[in-house]
Amino acid sequence: MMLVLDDVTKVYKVGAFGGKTMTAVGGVSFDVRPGEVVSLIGESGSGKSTIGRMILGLTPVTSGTISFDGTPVKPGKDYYRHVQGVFQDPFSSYNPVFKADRVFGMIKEQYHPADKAWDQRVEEALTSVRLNPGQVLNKYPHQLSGGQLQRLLIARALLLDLKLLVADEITSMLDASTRIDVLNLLADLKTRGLGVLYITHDLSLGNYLAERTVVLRRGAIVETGLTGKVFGDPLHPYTRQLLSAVPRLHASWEDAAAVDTCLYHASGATGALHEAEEGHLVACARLPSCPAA
Ligand SMILES: Nc1ncnc2c1ncn2[C@@H]1O[C@H](COP(=O)(O)OP(=O)(O)OP(=O)(O)O)[C@@H](O)[C@H]1O
Repeated sequence: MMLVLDDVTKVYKVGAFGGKTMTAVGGVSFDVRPGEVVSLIGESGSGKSTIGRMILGLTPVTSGTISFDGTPVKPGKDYYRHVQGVFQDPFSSYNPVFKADRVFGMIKEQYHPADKAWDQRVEEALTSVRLNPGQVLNKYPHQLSGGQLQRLLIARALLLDLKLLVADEITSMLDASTRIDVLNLLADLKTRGLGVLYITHDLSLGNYLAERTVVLRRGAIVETGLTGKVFGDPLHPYTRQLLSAVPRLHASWEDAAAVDTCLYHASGATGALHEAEEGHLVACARLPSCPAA
C-alpha cells in the first residue's frame, strides 16, 4: 500500500465564534496503490476536496491517520517530492507574476541544484505531456490555456520523484478534446507506476481510468469497490442516483433512499460497510437511522 487513510475524520469549527462544529469527513478509510487510479466521487459538499487537502497536508486531520509508504504524512520538502496535487482551477496553482520557466527553476533550486542536464530534463518532461517547450516556457500563466497549464503542472510533477498525484476536478473546466488529452496523459503516467486519486463530482470519463471507485456522501463512504462492480452493479441508492443517466428533476435524494428493508442488518451484518461481494462494499442505505442496525 502506498497511501492509506484509516478512519479519517475532519471536523470544521463553524459559526461566528467557532462555537459550532461541522463534520465534513467522518471515519473514511481507503487506500491507493502504486500504478492505480482510484476515483473519489460524490456530489458537491460531500467532503472530497477536504480529503484531497488532508492528503496533501494542506489541512490537518481531526482524528484517524493518513500514511504514505508506511509513515504518517508529514508535509514538507520530502513529502512533496513524492505527492503533488493538481486542482480544478490550474490558474490558482501558479503565481501569476512568474513565467513558466521560473516555476521549473524553483524546482531545480529546491531539489536538483547541481543538475547540469536540468534544461534537457525540463524539455523531456514538457514533451512527455505533449507541450512544446519553446511555446510555453516564456509565457505567463494567463497567456496559456487551462489545458496547457494543467499539463505544465503535470510536467512539473514529473520532474520531482512523483509517486502520487491528487487530481481534484481537473477535467471539469476543459473542453472535450483537451479533457481526453489530459486523461490519456494520466493513463500514461499510470503505466509508469504513478498512483492517482481522481476526485470528481460526476460520472465523468476519468472514472473509466480508475481500477477502484470510492463513493462519498455527506463525508462517509456509501459504496466502494472495483469500478466495474460499483458502476456495473451499483447497490446503494445514492450510487444509483449518481449514475442514473436521466436527470431526476423532481426526485430528491430522500426519495431515492426510501427503501423499506435493510438487507444487510437483517442478515446480521454489523458495521458501516458490508461486503456484498468480493471487492465490493456498500453501506446500509438507511444509516444512520436503520432500525435493524
Ligand atoms: N475551511 C472550512 N471551514 C468550514 N467548513 C468547511 C471548510 N472547508 C469545507 N467546509 C465544509 O465541508 C464540507 C465538505 O466540503 P468539500 O469542499 O470537501 O466538499 P466537496 O465534496 O469537495 O465539494 P465540491 O465538489 O463542491 O468542492 C462542506 O459542507 C463545506 O462547506
